[in-house]
Amino acid sequence: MSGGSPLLLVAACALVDPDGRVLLAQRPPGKSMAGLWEFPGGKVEAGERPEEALIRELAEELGIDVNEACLAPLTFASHDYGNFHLLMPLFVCRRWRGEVSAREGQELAWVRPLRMGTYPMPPADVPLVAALRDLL
Ligand SMILES: Nc1nc2c([nH]c(=O)n2[C@H]2C[C@H](O)[C@@H](COP(=O)(O)OP(=O)(O)OP(=O)(O)O)O2)c(=O)[nH]1
Repeated sequence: MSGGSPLLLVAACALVDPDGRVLLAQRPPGKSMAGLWEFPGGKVEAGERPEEALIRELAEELGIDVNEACLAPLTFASHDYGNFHLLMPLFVCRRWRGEVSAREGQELAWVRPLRMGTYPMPPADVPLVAALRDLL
């Protein structure tokens, strides 16, 4: 058994609009992997379930209200970043209340999965795009 790096649990969401486009958010300057395009979401805090963390993050980052029943598990990322190992369930959501807005000043883009290749993403996310292409 290797010592390994600590496991980091992050919950992320592919918000899908009626045209089959998916919301990507650009990581802001100053954060790790700044400039890369990611799925909205964030770290699961102690005592939280992934779904709860995601609902909280979607409200904080995008100002939308998501019902847990509208979060469907799609796939997950398991990626070693060296200093931590990311385990990231990816949910799909097609229904929410409110208008998506960049509450934290981040750039947002609605992108068809076939065009995601033109949006540089964190290495953990690259394999997830295939699942979205199959779905949408
Ligand atoms: N939300 C989200 N995070 C992702 C994705 N892909 C990916 O590698 N990550 C990583 C980036 C961060 O290390 C971590 C999410 O942390 P976070 O978004 O809650 O917190 P943060 O930006 O302040 O993270 P950090 O600067 O401290 O690394 O997961 C993704 O598609 N969405």
